[in-house]
Amino acid sequence: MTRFTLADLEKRIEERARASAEQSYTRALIDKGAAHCAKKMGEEAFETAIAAVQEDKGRLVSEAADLIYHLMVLMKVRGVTLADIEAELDRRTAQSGHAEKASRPGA
Ligand SMILES: N=c1c2ncn([C@@H]3O[C@H](COP(=O)(O)OP(=O)(O)OP(=O)(O)O)[C@@H](O)[C@H]3O)c2ncn1[C@@H]1O[C@H](COP(=O)(O)O)[C@@H](O)[C@H]1O
Repeated sequence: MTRFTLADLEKRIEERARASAEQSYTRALIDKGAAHCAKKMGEEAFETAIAAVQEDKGRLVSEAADLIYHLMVLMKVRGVTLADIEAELDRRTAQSGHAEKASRPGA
């Protein structure tokens, strides 16, 4: 069985963005604009946080999947790709999170 990856999800969002809003939830979300997509993403982030503190692993997996999907739709609306995020994460591997925070202006 081949593994479904975030790159596959990005492609799927790209394809479904070309469908009609009646056929595709992705397209319907995109049509509502960045502010609506950001609100949905924020709601899913909150639901993910609740699932995490409830210590319900199955629920956390489900909510995290909703969150990642909605984040990736928001990224598409704003023209940000998975490659952009990967490049930023790659850049950060040069130092630890503590060192990065200490290097911020005013830290
Ligand atoms: N991963 C997802 C995914 N995760 C969550 N959702 C949808 O996100 C919605 C969020 O549900 P909520 O209860 O929070 O929101 P709601 O009240 O139903 O929606 P609103 O009216 O508030 O917008 C549900 O309709 C879920 O089905 C997703 N919809 C699509 N995908 C992926 O996108 C692909 C294309 O989907 P379509 O664009 O619908 O063809 C799918 O095959 C999946 O791979």
